[in-house]
Amino acid sequence: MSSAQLIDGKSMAQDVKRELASRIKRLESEAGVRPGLAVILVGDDPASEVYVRGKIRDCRDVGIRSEWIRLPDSNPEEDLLRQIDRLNEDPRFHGILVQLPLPRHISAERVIHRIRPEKDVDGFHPINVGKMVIGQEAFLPCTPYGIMEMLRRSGISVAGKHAVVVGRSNIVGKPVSILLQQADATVTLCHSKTRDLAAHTRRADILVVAVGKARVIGPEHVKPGAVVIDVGINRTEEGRLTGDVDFEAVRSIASHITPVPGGVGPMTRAMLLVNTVRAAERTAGIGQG
Ligand SMILES: Nc1nc(=O)c2c([nH]1)NC[C@@H]1CN(c3ccc(C(=O)N[C@@H](CCC(=O)O)C(=O)O)cc3)C=[N+]21
Ligand SMILES: [Mg+2]
Repeated sequence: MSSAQLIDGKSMAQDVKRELASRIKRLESEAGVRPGLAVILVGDDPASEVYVRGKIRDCRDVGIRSEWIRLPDSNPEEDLLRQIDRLNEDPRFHGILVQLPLPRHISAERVIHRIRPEKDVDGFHPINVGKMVIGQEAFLPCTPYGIMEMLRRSGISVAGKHAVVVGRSNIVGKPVSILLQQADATVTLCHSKTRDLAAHTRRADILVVAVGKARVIGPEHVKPGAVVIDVGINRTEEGRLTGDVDFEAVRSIASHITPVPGGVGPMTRAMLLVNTVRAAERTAGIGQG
């Protein structure tokens, strides 16, 4: 039986990091600027802790200054907003990331609004979302940006293809559907109320799945030769990570497929570094935009 080509996000992320090294050197030599990222974690959720530790390690690997600001779970929203105000004014930090989810007493919306759009390396601020939608230069959200970069680096053309996105979250499904459309795909956006999901997904040349539920996509959902991008990160009962796609069954049908782990996740992290370096370049007047 034939088997899909793996889209290796881990090795692509290493390539992205290598490419950033020269941009970081240029920032230093031409502008005396070292890019900086501040990461705020509220509370002690173990999964968030692991993610933030990974982001800090990524920064160290490529030479980005980073600061990890830990706040207790009970931290008042007003205090978090003041920390953001301080970082907005601190020229050492070109990017600010507030790890989500936040404790229930804190409004993610107010927090995201408070970050200066020029430092919003997550691409979550409405200014950046709006610019993205109308095709202006903006910070792109890291997962959708990473997906587009994985397609490009795999030599997969998007123009004229039928792309089907499953899931309509503000951080993945909605923005990736817009980026695919801007790359000249014909886009169908499916979600929890979609009737006959398989009838839609079976028409996809490029299928992006961002639902957050293991095995929502099986072989019956996939057209032979399709490109399958799995954004899901789910934990099995045995504690293994698994995506939203039944990987073993789908890999014999698809032409390309992303693994979990080692697919979209590492590229999401890499694009955060790209956005941070871009933010620093902008303040230094280097590069396009
Ligand atoms: N403000 C904010 N921005 C985010 O971008 C953000 C966030 N909050 N909250 C949580 C989600 C989740 N997220 C991941 C990124 C990389 C991996 C990743 O690298 N995953 C590895 C596996 C990691 C592991 O072993 O747990 C992989 O798929 O190979 C996972 C999850 C970013 N998020
Ligand atoms: Mg949904």
